[in-house]
Amino acid sequence: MTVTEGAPRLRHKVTVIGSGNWGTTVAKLVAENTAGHPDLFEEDVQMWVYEEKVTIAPDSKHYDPAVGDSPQNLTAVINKYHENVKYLPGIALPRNVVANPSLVDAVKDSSVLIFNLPHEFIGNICRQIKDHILPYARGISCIKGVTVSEDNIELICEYISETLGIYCGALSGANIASEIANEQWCETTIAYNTPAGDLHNSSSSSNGKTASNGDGLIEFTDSRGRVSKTKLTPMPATYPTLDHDELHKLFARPYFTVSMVSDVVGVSLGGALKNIVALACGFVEGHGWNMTAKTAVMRRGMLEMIAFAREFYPETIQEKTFWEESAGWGDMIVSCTSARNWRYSKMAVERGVTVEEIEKTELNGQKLQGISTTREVASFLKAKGVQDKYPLFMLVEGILDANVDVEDIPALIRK
Ligand SMILES: NC(=O)c1ccc[n+]([C@@H]2O[C@H](COP(=O)([O-])OP(=O)(O)OC[C@H]3O[C@@H](n4cnc5c(N)ncnc54)[C@H](O)[C@@H]3O)[C@@H](O)[C@H]2O)c1
Ligand SMILES: O=P(O)(O)OC[C@H](O)CO
Repeated sequence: MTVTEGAPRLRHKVTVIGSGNWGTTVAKLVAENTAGHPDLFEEDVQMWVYEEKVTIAPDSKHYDPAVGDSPQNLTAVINKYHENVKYLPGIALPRNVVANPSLVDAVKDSSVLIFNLPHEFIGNICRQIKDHILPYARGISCIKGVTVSEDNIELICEYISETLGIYCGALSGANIASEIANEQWCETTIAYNTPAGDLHNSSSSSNGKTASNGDGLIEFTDSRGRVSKTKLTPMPATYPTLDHDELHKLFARPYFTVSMVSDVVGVSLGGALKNIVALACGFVEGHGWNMTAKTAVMRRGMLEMIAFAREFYPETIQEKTFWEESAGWGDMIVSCTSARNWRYSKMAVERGVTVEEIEKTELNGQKLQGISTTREVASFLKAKGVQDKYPLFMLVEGILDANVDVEDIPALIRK
């Protein structure tokens, strides 16, 4: 076979960083697709696992009398039985999902990095991989959260981009991991603005907002509409172009409908802020109020999300994302009626304990992103002196800190 000069000779290697409930589900669906697109992707998908010990119960089909109840490494168990027995039990994983306890080894030579772990851990992860990734790797963040330092707020994909010097898009939607793992149909949204230097067969990017600055690196417009301080190494032409079509092939499944957009802010903020609203819905339902109260909370929550996006990302927010995409209203509805933040904040009020206590005792290692997101957003709003404009977000912080009673929500919101 003659290889045409400049034609792709390599395929994208994909790593999923994280292996919780959603991390493992995304590794499963992506691995199904890498196997189906050998022209674009290497078949094996690395899944980095935060190593921990697990014990297999005697009534499990994976119980091995020779091992008994001795604790085993989760990674070894996943690779032996092709199942994440702790975070996604009962779901068969494709054999091309390779669990790897070494973060540095898992990201080595990967051109596509899928970040999928609770947002609290992203700083530590980025520090560890910074000097070990390909300079032209590209990221997709499936993480729902934000990072706040004093009066500065960053979307997780912004943080990843700045810390690692790579471009990073975002995936978010009305997505309950266990349902998708069972291949029940749902939708999601991916926001990605392909850097111009990555488009080998085209002279402009999908958003026309990147340019070479003469030193081989490319500038790009960040989520706030500014020329980013981060300069990107372009993806070499030896790889297949990584644009909307290829990302769609990597993530879409017959049971997972993917909409590709360019609004990174709308997709990221929708996924992060709705978790605050989901806690509020759990609180009012735990208190004994029903769908009408929850609807009031959701409506006000959506208005505060839009106000937040307008106030802090005025240049780039495309509000239609909140109304038209799964990452907006869709995610709000599912999060306030059947997801973990809603379910366990309701349980906390019913039992008269804190949500943190419920997270420790009931979630078997899974995390409620709403707790830290509420605290981070509230501290950011106070630092900016605009907390009065966001009464619902602030009330949720008050309830988490036991300074506010759920009973008082209507009066405090009116005030
Ligand atoms: N589960 C869902 O249905 C769902 C759906 C959509 C989006 N999300 C989002 O996906 C992201 C990941 O959530 P998840 O559901 O996969 O996680 P999870 O809550 O199920 O699991 C927690 C994970 O954190 C890991 N962990 C614990 N300590 C750690 C440490 N010190 N450093 C690194 N990792 C550590 C655990 O090993 C585990 O993999 C979150 O932002 C969440 O909001 C979740
Ligand atoms: O289970 P939660 O509350 O973390 O929410 C899961 C997803 O974000 C719902 O779309």
